[in-house]
Amino acid sequence: MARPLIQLALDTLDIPQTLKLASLTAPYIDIFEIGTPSIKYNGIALVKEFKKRFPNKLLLVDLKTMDAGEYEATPFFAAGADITTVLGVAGLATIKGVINAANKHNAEVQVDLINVPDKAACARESAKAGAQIVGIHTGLDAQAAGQTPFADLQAIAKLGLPVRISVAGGIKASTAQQVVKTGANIIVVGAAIYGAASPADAARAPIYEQVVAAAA
Ligand SMILES: O=C([C@H](O)CO)[C@H](O)[C@H](O)COP(=O)(O)O
Repeated sequence: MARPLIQLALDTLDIPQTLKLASLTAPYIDIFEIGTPSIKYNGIALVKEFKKRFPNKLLLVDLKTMDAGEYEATPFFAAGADITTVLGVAGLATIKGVINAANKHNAEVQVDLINVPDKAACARESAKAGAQIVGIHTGLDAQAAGQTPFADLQAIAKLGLPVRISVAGGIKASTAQQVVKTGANIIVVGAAIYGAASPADAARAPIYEQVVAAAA
């Protein structure tokens, strides 16, 4: 099995702290994600800074686009984003707009299934429209209410769609192997790394090593 990619969700607002976290964890991370709170707070300059400092890493900008897909996503792809996210609940016109923007920049689109009522239908339509990734995502507020992404991951993985599957929502060391075995291609980890006493140790031993072991 090809090793799934590990994505670090950087949801902190402070730029020096965000860049420090990225540097500390870089050896164990494939995709840096500029999280939604951070991109709203810090803007496109941070995309340019990441591309300059980490030219060999993939960069996902978690725009969670809800409307004006092509118009909103275009400058972020132009600034160096390899992937941006669009909400599944935004509907197909917006999703297709972001796909158009990505295609013009040789980049990729992740459709985030957060709060989508019929996730299988949305995943199918997104794949058909040309999205490369669908995101199974239990957001921070839903996590606080006790929800997890595992059942949704299992249901979408079973569909066998021609898209990569990303999973996010409180993934940690004890669940990393489970999500890999269920079929996730991209494992997103935020708080379990950036909230750890040693983010580098948390990224390496519990996450990276678990993902490598599960994929072996
Ligand atoms: O996308 C996210 C959330 O909506 C806030 O932007 C998080 O980055 C994602 O849930 C991963 O973070 P953890 O759940 O803390 O692992």
